[in-house]
Amino acid sequence: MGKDASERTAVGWAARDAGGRLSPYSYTLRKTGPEDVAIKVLYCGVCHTDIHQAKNHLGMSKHEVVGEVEEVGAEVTKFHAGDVVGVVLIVGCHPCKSSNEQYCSKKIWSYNDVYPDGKPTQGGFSSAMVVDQKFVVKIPAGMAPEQAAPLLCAGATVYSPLKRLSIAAPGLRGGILGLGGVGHMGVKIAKAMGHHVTVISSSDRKRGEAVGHLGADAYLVSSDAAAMAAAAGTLDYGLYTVPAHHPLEPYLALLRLDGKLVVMGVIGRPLSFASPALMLGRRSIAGSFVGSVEEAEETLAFCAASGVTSQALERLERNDVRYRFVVDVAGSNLVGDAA
Ligand SMILES: NC(=O)C1=CN([C@@H]2O[C@H](COP(=O)(O)OP(=O)(O)OC[C@H]3O[C@@H](n4cnc5c(N)ncnc54)[C@H](OP(=O)(O)O)[C@@H]3O)[C@@H](O)[C@H]2O)C=CC1
Ligand SMILES: O=C/C=C/c1ccc(O)c(O)c1
Repeated sequence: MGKDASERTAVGWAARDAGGRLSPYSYTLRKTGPEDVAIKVLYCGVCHTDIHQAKNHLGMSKHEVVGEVEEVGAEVTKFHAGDVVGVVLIVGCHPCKSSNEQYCSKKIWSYNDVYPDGKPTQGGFSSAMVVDQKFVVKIPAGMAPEQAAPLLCAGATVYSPLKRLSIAAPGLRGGILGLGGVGHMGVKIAKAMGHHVTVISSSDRKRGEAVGHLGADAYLVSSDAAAMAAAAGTLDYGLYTVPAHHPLEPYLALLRLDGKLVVMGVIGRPLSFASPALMLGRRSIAGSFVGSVEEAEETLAFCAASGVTSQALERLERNDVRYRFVVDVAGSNLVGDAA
């Protein structure tokens, strides 16, 4: 039987075993339904979560996708062929009407999940995607698409808790624990909100970059007990972006009365702290998970208005990536028949 006119083939990169090695993989996309947007993927950011996924750390690959609209369904009004758009992590939620779709029990992940029609979701390391219009965001005019990809995940991941947990007001003092892809966006966005920002890193290697380049106000090495003690009780919040287990007491001790530690790293074993570290400062530990579509749009608008960019592009050009790899999908040889 011949292929339906609206049925497209995509080529993606897939990890087929827990070794995490990626190899090309061809598959058929679902047909572009009335509410769908068919996207030719241009760029896809690489997050530490992709390592967790590819190596099966969590037993369960990728989002942070920017592409060009190739076709829209009959009921799509917000997007047109040629628009540059982004896709965040969640690509469906039935019949949820909330704007917190990332927390909905019926959410559909952009990878390793299944649409209601039984088709699998295959992520964004791919030549093309078909996504419901509700889960597609417009990239602001003038923003380079390769810059936008990390803002959709790493950017929204820090923007969302700062706003939702009431730690966005100018003048606050914040700590960024772990200076990787998410952490570097934390420094830039918190600085753009007018915060005093301290980077707490596992080594001294990134000091020059953090303070000189990203604009952090202070830099602590977490193993330097004297410097950590001198900074005790100074922070309104800390964003824990470390993908590994560290005891939390040294970080909790940095917080002021009512300070908040927001856990964002994906760590597959229990985190630990002794309760006085929390109680004695009326501190709290919260979790936060990516950003909703609405928050991703807000993050893009905030970054465009305040001149915040991600750090991938300029480093990619120097062949020396820190802090976000962005795969030039359209420029690679991943070619499906979506064009
Ligand atoms: N909650 C959410 O919604 C999201 C969660 N994540 C998760 O956040 C975590 C960070 O992601 P991302 O920023 O992409 O990761 P990166 O690998 O880019 O950065 C992590 C940073 O953590 C620090 N670190 C400290 N100890 C370790 C260790 N043992 N191994 C590795 N890094 C260490 C390092 O910074 P330094 O050198 O400064 O110590 C490192 O650069 C991951 O677990 C990811 O899955 C990602 C996106 C969204
Ligand atoms: O169990 C958890 C998975 C978390 C997760 C966090 C961030 C992200 O980008 C993911 O794709 C998964």
